[in-house]
Amino acid sequence: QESQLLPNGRQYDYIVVGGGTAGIALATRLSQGLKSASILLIEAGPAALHEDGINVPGLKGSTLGGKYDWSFTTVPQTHLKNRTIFTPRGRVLGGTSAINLLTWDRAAAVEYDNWEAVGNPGWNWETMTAAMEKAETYVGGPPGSGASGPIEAVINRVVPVHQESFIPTVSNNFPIPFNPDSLQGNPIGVMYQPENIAPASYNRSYSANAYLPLAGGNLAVLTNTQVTKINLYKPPLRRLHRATGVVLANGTSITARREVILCAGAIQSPQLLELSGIGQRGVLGAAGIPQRVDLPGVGENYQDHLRVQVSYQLKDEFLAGDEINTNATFAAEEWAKRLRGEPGFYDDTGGGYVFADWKRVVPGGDDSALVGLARAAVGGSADVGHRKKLEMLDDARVPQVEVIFSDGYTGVRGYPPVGSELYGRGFFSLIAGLMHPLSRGSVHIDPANPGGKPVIDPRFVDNEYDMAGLVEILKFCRRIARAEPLRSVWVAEYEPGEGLVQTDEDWREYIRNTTLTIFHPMGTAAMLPRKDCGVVDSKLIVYGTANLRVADASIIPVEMSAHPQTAVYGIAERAAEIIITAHR
Ligand SMILES: Cc1cc2nc3c(=O)[nH]c(=O)nc-3n(C[C@H](O)[C@H](O)[C@H](O)COP(=O)(O)OP(=O)(O)OC[C@H]3O[C@@H](n4cnc5c(N)ncnc54)[C@H](O)[C@@H]3O)c2cc1C
Repeated sequence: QESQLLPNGRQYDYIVVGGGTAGIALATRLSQGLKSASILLIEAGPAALHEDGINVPGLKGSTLGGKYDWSFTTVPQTHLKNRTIFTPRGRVLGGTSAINLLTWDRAAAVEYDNWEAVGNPGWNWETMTAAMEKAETYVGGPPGSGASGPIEAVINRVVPVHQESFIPTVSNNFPIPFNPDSLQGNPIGVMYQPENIAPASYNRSYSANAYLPLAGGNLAVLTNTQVTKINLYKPPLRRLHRATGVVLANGTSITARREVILCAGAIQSPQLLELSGIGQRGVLGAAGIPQRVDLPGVGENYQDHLRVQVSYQLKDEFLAGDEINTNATFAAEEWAKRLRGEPGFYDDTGGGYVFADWKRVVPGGDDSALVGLARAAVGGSADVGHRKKLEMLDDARVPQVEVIFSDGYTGVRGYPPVGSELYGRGFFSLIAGLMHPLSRGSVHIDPANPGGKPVIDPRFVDNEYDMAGLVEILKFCRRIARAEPLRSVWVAEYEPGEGLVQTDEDWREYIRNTTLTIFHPMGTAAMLPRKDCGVVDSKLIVYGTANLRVADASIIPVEMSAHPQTAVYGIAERAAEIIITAHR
């Protein structure tokens, strides 16, 4: 595989921009399926296949904000006290699959069927589950799991003792069943989820180390190389633009004989479209970019899962993952275990999950107030995404809430500082997400610096449904923590602190001060009809072009109640099938 610069005008049949989650999977499948075609994959970041921070499951999160991260932030969020919210994205071969937190799950079947219902023939649970399973080998998974895909997934072999109380606490005290088979279209329940870890090495299994080795010699890979623009050409008397290639940051043009496929992710695929003159007139005009295709949906429809959390100080007899960061002797012993191939805290990734609809979360099961707030917020909207979200509120199969049992401290207040009384103590956190928030925002090029960091404005919590939903979620988390047997593992609520937050208004203030994202932006080059602000059609072709496609998290039309990577791999697998079929 190459990583040196190419001469100007070098030609390939297909150019895939972005060697991340989808880009590597797609380029690998194209190289396998189109043996006579030449394919170039271009990634802005370096290869880092031997990086412990990427490979070692227990070090997940350690690469955030570092050299493998684009480290974007949002603009100040009006409804969150003008806080800017950290928005990491992988800048490395493997993209965000190299830095994510390893959850391997799926949403409810109906959520994929919705993609077809909003105008995309052939995109539904049946086709997406087949594509997602093509990506996966779920070692020890229930019957029907993917058995021969490149990405290996497994339920984590390390479960800290205090975490064993999580599943019985939820299933015994709430109307939420234990569901060990949550990847088959019915995720409601409490369970361990698999994680994308290769059981033999106990390393992260991700696009760069699982797909790429399967590629043929017809795939060339350029790393440390940023694409700044797609070259477009409109033949005289033709309606559609043709993508003829890409321009690199050093000015080199590379030619694509057949297609250019954008896999630069939900933040940067729309950026590249805008840099190439595809998007809203106002956005392009402000940046001085001539418009080639008028496509108002580019960069709009930004959707993300809202995240809140509570943390508890463990009784001294329980050992938490925090110990690795505070006790060098313990860390060295655990590292030695890893080197010997033995299970230990460097494998620990948490892994307890609840997925539930509102009726299972709200005391007494009456969700009418929340549903009423949602209707009041967007009930009159003709927008297809909002309509689907309202429909899903009435569907008991669709999760509206996720709670993750996270071993160790993962809050906003910060781990107790060195020298303080609580330094060295262990914690657990309940991280919770609102699965279908109604807030939606945008990502656009910065008119002052179009090729630099984009302007991300998710408009988090801009409506009363999202706010009231987060209050319910936080109260639910506290009720879980106070129920047995979980109540018996902790001594005090560390964050927010029982004395500090008691009323709904206290919770609202806490939400304004601490809400984050679960890092799942999607929808910014949505696969929707053009009249509904779509950017790509159901063959993933950008409207107004003949041969420019987008295949990554940007195309997901309606936010789903799952961590997105399985869907993103599924999108790449389906994109490969579509392109290979079109080629023949
Ligand atoms: C911290 C974090 C934790 C997460 N945890 C989970 C989880 O546990 N489970 C889960 O399912 N999902 C998780 N996600 C989300 C999931 O990982 C992403 O949705 C998914 O990986 C996105 O894939 P993608 O192909 O759309 O984009 P990416 O994987 O981000 O790929 C885009 C690639 O394009 C490259 N690129 C961008 N612009 C250019 C350019 N101009 N030229 C060349 N290259 C370019 C980037 O460097 C990157 O490699 C998490 C995300 C984050 C940030």
